[in-house]
Amino acid sequence: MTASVASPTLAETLRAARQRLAAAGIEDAALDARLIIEHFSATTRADAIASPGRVLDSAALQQIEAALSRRLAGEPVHRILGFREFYGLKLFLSPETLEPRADTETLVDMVLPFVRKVAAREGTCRILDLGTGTGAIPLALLAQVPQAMAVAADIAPGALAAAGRNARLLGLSDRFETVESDWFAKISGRFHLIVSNPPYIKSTDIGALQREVRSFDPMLALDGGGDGLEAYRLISAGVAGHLEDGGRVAVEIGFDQKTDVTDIFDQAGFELVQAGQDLGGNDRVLVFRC
Ligand SMILES: C[S@@+](CC[C@H](N)C(=O)[O-])C[C@H]1O[C@@H](n2cnc3c(N)ncnc32)[C@H](O)[C@@H]1O
Repeated sequence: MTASVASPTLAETLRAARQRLAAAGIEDAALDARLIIEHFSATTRADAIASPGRVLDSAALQQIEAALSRRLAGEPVHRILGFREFYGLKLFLSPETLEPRADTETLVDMVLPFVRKVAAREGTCRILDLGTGTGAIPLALLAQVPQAMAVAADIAPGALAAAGRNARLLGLSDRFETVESDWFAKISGRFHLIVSNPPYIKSTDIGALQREVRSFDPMLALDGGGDGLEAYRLISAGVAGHLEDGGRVAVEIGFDQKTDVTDIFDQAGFELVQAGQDLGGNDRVLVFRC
């Protein structure tokens, strides 16, 4: 007679997953294991504490196993889940979107007071985001400032589809428009605020990026050309024709690009008014005015 094998409990599944990911050298093994198991077993952190003996059904276990295999093969955890949190918003990803980074929340923090001030004064604040990806930056701003509206541009149609879907799911689509555009090529009108987190990695540095970035974030979102600064030249050249008087331009930059990007905007007639650092203390955001 064969003994029946008991299904593993939530606590056992968490422990085994954490051990497998850690043994494979995955840096955030405990967090990734928890995110995968909570998502595919529809449990919460509170369940793991209050009901560690809860038995997981076989469908959930199969999905967890498939997700762990993908993680062990190097796929980032949020690509496997299909979404990521940004500024408190749940944003769905697609193969054509960058996974939004916590560093980019610095840009939102820095421009939010300006957006609030313009919205209070004018009754609205028109925002243009160049290279919107998931729509992370403008959706975070619209969620905070109910009078603001945004045009979100990207050259990648799949990114725009994801951004539009995120706007709908967040109930923000009536103030959010997507435009397929090579930077300013298809943009009309003037904006109080123009933001961009463009691709800024030097082409020759792409091969040295972490495998999780290099293989899973789209190349269009990463490759900033020979010196990493190509997008800033193109964006700075087009800004003047689309900025309201007294408007601001805010860009995310690579940690060592503050001087170069400031010079590029300076040559286009813009003055640096604010520089911000990310959570790691690196120069990350520059804000300019005309
Ligand atoms: C670094 S990602 C930023 C995505 C998003 N804004 C964020 O912060 O998570 C850069 C984005 O620029 C877009 N992009 C690249 N080249 C472009 C171009 N010529 N015109 C418009 N968008 C472009 C990419 O498709 C990508 O979505």
